[in-house]
Amino acid sequence: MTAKLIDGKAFAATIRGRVADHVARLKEEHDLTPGLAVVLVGEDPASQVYVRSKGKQTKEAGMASFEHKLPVDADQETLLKLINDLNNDPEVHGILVQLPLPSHMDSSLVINAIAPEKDVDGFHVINAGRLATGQDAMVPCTPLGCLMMLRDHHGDLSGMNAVVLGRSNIVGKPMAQLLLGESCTVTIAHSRTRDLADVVRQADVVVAAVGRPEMVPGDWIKPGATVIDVGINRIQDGEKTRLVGDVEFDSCAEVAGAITPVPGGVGPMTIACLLANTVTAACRANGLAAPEGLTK
Ligand SMILES: NC(=O)C1=CN([C@@H]2O[C@H](COP(=O)(O)OP(=O)(O)OC[C@H]3O[C@@H](n4cnc5c(N)ncnc54)[C@H](OP(=O)(O)O)[C@@H]3O)[C@@H](O)[C@H]2O)C=CC1
Ligand SMILES: Nc1nc(=O)c2c([nH]1)NC[C@@H]1CN(c3ccc(C(=O)N[C@@H](CCC(=O)O)C(=O)O)cc3)C=[N+]21
Repeated sequence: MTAKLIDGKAFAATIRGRVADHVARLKEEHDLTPGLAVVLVGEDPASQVYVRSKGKQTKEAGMASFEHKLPVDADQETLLKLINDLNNDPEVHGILVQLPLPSHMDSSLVINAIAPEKDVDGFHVINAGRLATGQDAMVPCTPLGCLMMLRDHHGDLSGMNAVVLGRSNIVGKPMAQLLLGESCTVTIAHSRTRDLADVVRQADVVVAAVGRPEMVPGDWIKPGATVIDVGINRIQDGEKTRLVGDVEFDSCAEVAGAITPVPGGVGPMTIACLLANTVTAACRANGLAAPEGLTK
């Protein structure tokens, strides 16, 4: 392997440390404990793992964690009522509704019921619009984590060619907005993109968020490019299963200048950014300055 490994797990630990320091200061100086409410509908095993991990890391950072579980057949009104209660609860500064929701629910209606200032996922249409127009927004955690790693590795990103693979509202689109905000020349590729390999070969920075195991081979990567792998795909490996990203790690690491692993890359950064966004929301709710270095 020739590429530098970007260690998201270690970076995330330093961010959580900064979050914990800031939380301690908020308690001491303002008697304020940031609180995060996570809502899980149904019993999807992967979602349960993430929700547990979010709750644990929230508490480890000294914040209050509130978990709400609804049965898979809960009606949407019940969920909307819960969100309304959380919107009005002064101890709750951040609200996350775990996605995907069961198919009988309308995700965008549910997400847009969250008070925008408590929308620590940054999925509310107000936050998406604020990000797109360059105003202070809650920035989606996964793209924010990717940006932090890119900035840490490169410093200034301006003028670089960035290719984002995937155009979802939760990863691809906000990632492209952030890179545009850094003055990259941004291309968003998706399932209808023609000559995808040639598009990716132009990129100094590739962010892969397609949800297809090991889709990007090394010969699509420009030598020296930085590869950020957002994909989390569980595949069968003999008797066991294992996690792989959207890029073929070994072949890409032979060509890239730097690459994130899966696991241990974007995933841990996502949760660290969720904690950071919760602190930011708590500060803003109390008229305090948001912590330096933890927001965009
Ligand atoms: N690490 C983390 O914290 C997180 C990881 N993830 C992971 O990131 C991945 C993407 O997630 P998400 O954005 O929610 O996924 P979506 O399924 O919502 O979007 C996938 C995107 O990839 C595009 N796509 C699919 N197939 C191809 C293809 N063959 N060629 C080019 N583009 C393609 C789709 O194009 P089209 O729009 O044309 O259909 C779509 O825009 C998943 O593996 C997910 O598990 C997601 C969130 C957080
Ligand atoms: N409202 C909402 N917000 C989200 O941010 C959200 C969501 N819904 N639904 C699901 C996706 C996925 N996601 C991940 C977070 C952390 C890891 C993570 O920490 N992964 C570890 C491995 C974990 C494991 O071993 O399974 C790693 O990559 O090292 C992965 C995926 C957040 N998501």
